[in-house]
Amino acid sequence: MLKIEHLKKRYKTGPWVLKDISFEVPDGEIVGLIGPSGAGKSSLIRCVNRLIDPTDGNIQLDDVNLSSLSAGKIREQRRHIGMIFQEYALVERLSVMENVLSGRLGYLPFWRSFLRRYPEQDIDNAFEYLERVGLIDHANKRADELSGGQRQRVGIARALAQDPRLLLVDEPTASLDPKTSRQIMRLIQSICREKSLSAIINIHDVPLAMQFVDRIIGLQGGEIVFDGKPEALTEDVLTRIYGDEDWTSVKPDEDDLENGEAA
Ligand SMILES: Nc1ncnc2c1ncn2[C@@H]1O[C@H](COP(=O)(O)OP(=O)(O)OP(=O)(O)O)[C@@H](O)[C@H]1O
Repeated sequence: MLKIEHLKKRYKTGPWVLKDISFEVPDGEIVGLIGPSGAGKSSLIRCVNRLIDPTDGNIQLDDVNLSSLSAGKIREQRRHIGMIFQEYALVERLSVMENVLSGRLGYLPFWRSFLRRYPEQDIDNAFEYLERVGLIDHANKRADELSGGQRQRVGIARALAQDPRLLLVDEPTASLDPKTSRQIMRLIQSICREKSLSAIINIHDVPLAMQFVDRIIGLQGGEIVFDGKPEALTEDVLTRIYGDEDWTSVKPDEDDLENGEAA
């Protein structure tokens, strides 16, 4: 369970970008974080994985208070948080397998991580994750030989290799076409279901979010202005969240609709 209480963030210069944010994410729940540009979505995610320091408030993941960790403890705790990125963040010249195994680096003693010598169990598990994301036949390919959708699958397998308690997902589909985007969201959703894993997904594409998440949190100006089921996201609510910004820019591609693809 992730519990965020009275989280506030202000960068060195400038106004409050997160103003008293509180919410809980039970195990297994997938939360879509939406809101206009500058609403504070990335700042919120970066506070949770402690890439930035919260100015005030508490962030509790199971029995660990993430907000008060010393620098030395941050690395140890961050390994429990799987990150999936918009641009995949793979090491392009390494193989698919090595990229997946890099999810284990936070668990290895220094000499093993330096030499990239992974225990056998880690390698067995990595094969299993590659199988799960449908890339077992690509294990030995270089990451830069893969398509965008395949790279994101490697990113998902790498996050799984961390054996995470929480997934933080930053714009996972922003670089992908609509059909591949749905496949990736469906994969993230089914993995979260299988593992009772909770996820917070920062996502611009509102229709896609509504299809695949359990709950939507709408941020605007650093505050939560909506927290509820996707089906409660009416036009009025979306206008409250987005103001003048367009939330309808992404529509299903016509080819898929013609082919009757079930999204
Ligand atoms: N390193 C920083 N230093 C100062 N201000 C920052 C920094 N990073 C973000 N901000 C400011 O914090 C506010 C929230 O930014 P944030 O990136 O969290 O929003 P966002 O909702 O993720 O936006 P987007 O959807 O465009 O990525 C913005 O006003 C932004 O300019």
